[in-house]
This record gives sequence, structure tokens and C-alpha cells, in this order.
Amino acid sequence: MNNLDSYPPTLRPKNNHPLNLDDPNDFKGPDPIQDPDPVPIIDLHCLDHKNLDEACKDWGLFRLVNHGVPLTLLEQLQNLAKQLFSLSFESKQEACNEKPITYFWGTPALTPSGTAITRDPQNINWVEGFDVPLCQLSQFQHQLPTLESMRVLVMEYATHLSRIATTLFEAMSKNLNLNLKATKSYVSEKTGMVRVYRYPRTDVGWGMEVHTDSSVLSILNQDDFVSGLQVLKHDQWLNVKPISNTLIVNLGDMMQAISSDKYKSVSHRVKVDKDIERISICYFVFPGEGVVIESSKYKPFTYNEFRAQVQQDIKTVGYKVGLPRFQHNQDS
Ligand SMILES: O=C(O)CCC(=O)C(=O)O
Ligand SMILES: [Fe+2]
Repeated sequence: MNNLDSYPPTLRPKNNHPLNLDDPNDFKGPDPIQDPDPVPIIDLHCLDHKNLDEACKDWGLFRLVNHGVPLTLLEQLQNLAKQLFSLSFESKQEACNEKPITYFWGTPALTPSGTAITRDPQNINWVEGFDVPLCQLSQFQHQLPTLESMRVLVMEYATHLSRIATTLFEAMSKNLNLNLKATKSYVSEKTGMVRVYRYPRTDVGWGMEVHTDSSVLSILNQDDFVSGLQVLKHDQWLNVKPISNTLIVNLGDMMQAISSDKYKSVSHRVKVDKDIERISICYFVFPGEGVVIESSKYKPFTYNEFRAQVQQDIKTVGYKVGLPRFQHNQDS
């Protein structure tokens, strides 16, 4: 089943924008990206520290292979996400009345309690998603069977992703000559979260507008067939091609701060397609609660202070200012 009742009302097409209502799973369009894939590849099994360092400095993003997550698990997650999103809008909304998993749409910006930060309706992001905080996940159950299956699968997935994030962060810390003991708390299992997204079919707007992630690291399991993620490299937007059994890692603002700007929090965005929906599953890792980030470029700050500032800026200025707010020369 796949029909527009599953879309949040604000993301349904207007009458003057009719959509192709064929089952998107039947879509067999050509791969829109013909060029060879320029994204650097990092092999987690045989980690090359020099390649990793270059990818972090030049791109702030890389493709991870030999990551050790079973392909069946990646595919199960994608399939279950498709099933979950294809339920009616009302049932998704009702099922997420209580924690831990929350349902949102129109923006990826949420308050700590999971409420969407409302934005100008002209400016919506064409995305709906489930926010899955990992720390409380084992303590709750959901009534809706598909959501409950997602909770269980995400717990299994998070174990793998936490291992990957820790391995990568330790290698990056070594490359940056950070004191590993002191920096262990920069990636905390407890504060991690998973976001499951669906980008609806539409021919207007952006799935996700240009942004940098606030995380230390973000690790993306994208749809095997549908492209959408674009990354800014030397002032040019490049498509990040979907390639089965690979994960995309991008560095977030916390990593840029921890590295004193040696590594880059990469600007990226997601485009939408009028003929086909896209699913992606993103894992984010953050510093531990109350951990102070020390760097030569920024005043000491905690992730909670950063997040509060971002939320205030979105409400008052209309967008995320991000790291520049914490530079040494800024007034507090
Ligand atoms: O869905 C994607 O490909 C990217 C999502 C993303 O950039 C984010 O959640 O910050
Ligand atoms: Fe992002």
C-alpha cells in the first residue's frame, strides 16, 4: 500500500501539482548520476589513518566499506521503514503520542522533548521522520506492531553503529594528537540517536535545506536506489551516490570544534524527486552530558549549550548560526 493518506497533510501535493501515483516501488528510472563516484572511501576493516585524515580535512565526509553491519540488517531497516511510513498519517501520529519514539514532519529541527520547532510554512522541509533516542529505548514498548519492530531493530543497529563511531573517533583523535583518555567522553553511547526519514514525492522545495549536523559524527544508511544527498565541495554541489552495503559518514559541528577547525563539518542538503520517495536512516553521536569541549578556536562549551543556542537562533534569526556563535572573538 502506498497512497497520499500516509503523507502529513502539509506534505500532500496541492491540486495544481498533480503527482504520478504509480507505486514508487515500481520505479525503474536510470541512475541520475553518471560520473564515477568522487567521494573518498574508507575501509573500516583495514583503517588507513592517512586516508582518513585527508577525507576529514578535505571533505568532512566519506564512504565507509567493510563496516561489519550485516547487509540483511541494513536491508531489513530500509524495508521496515518503508512499511512504517506507508501507514496512515493519523496512525503514525497516534502511535507516537508517548515516548520513546517521536514522529515529526516539515522540519528536522526538534526540541529536546521531540517537538518540531515550527517554521514559516513557506519554508518547510519535505521530510517526515521518527526520532529514536537510544538511551531509553530498551525501557519502553510501542503498541503499534510496526513501530515496535522498528524499536527492536534499531537497538540491534545501534550496537553496530556505536562500535563504528567509537573506532572512527579513536582513529581521528590519534590523527589529531588528542589525549584519548580525556576525549573518550566526546562520543557517548547514551546521547546517541537514530532518525528514520522519508522524503515524499514532490516537485517543489528541498527535502532538507543546506545545513551542517550538530553531532560529532553522523552515519547514514541511505536508500540503495534513490539518490538525494548532496554535499558541498569547493563551492560545488556533488551528489552522494547510493551504493549498496556502504555507509556515509559525515563530520558534524562538534567534531569541527574538537579538532580546532582542522576537520570540517560538511555542508549538505537533500533533494526531493517528483516520482519517487526516498528513505534514509541516520545515526548521530554526541558528547556525553555536561562534557565541556575544549579547543583553541572556541570558548569552552557543552553540547547542551550549543543546542540551546541553535534552537534560540532558529526561533529568533530564522536559521542555525552554529559554531561562529562560540568563536573566541564573539560576545557571549
Ligand atoms: O537523509 C539524508 O540523506 C541526510 C539527512 C541529514 O542530513 C540529517 O539528518 O542531518
Ligand atoms: Fe544532516
